[in-house]
Amino acid sequence: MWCSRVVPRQLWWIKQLNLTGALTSNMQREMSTLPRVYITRQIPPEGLKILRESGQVQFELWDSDDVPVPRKELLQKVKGVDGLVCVLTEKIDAELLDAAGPNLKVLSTMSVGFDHLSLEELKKRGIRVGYTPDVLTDSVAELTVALLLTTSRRLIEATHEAKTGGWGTWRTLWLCGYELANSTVGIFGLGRIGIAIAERLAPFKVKKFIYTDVAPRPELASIINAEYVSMDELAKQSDFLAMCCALTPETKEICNKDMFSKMKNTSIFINTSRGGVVNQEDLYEALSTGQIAAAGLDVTVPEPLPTSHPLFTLKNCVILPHIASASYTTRNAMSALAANNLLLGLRGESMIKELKL
Ligand SMILES: O=C(O)C(=O)CO
Repeated sequence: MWCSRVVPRQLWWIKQLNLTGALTSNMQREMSTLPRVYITRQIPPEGLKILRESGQVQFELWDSDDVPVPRKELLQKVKGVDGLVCVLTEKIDAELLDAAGPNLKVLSTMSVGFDHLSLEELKKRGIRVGYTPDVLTDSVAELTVALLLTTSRRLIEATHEAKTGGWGTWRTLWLCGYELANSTVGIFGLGRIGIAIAERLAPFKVKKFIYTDVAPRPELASIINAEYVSMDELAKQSDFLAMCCALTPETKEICNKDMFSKMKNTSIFINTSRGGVVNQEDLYEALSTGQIAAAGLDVTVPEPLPTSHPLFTLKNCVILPHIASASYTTRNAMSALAANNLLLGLRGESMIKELKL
């Protein structure tokens, strides 16, 4: 299994047919010197094609996209590898890096988020880390806008009513929601994705964009004419509040009772970043007591969120199964970028997108 995926196609067939034993053993010798890579998921075809055609690595992968590789298997498979490609479901921590051992030089995650990686442990071991920002910005921004409109205009409730007989006569206030025109949109964490969301929302006649971050980001903010405010002001002023920050110790559960209590009863909360930035008990309370109007979540803790979770009982909470970057184009681009980062890293060259550790 370690070799077949790196053999050029015509040779691969010869190997399969076993036409010449000499060739097979030569090839095997050649391949045994190639860096070994483990891939924790059946990643989209673009990335696999790049790796296969590079002739630069021999790789093995967990050949499923439906279930993550079991931890025990992963700890076995990473033993002695030179490179590792992972997705966001794998915890890359001291235990895993110890299991991999000193050969591991490059980790390439097919994600923009890196909260599943223990950066300190990676740094300590001198392991370089590639990730996949930028290529998913459009897809995530599109989905965020879709989720925002779905939540604010109550589309899930509306289709349910239409399908199940709740649609009586046209009623004056039935299924009313909140519109973007003349609204204030708040962005928590102004980066590429926050800007892309604002650019898409601006044509809906948003009155004002505000943002908060660890510090003002005037260059970025000028693109969307956004005003820097404190977190308190963001909570108080936003009609729509979009979470666009990374999950870090500083942002963990930053959306909590205190924040929700400052928001307007008519506000909509949208999270397409990481579930961990929200205290879900506090969110449940804010939604069920009418402290805020509604929430749209693409991310939760845990994932998947158990179907018995109280948030699923609320009509004013729309929950998606972490699909913000799920377009064919984007997922293939992420896969290709992860593959290229890995190959560059293994060659000792600059990666296209490398995390500064
Ligand atoms: O890339 C990531 O971090 C994701 O969450 C995928 O949407």
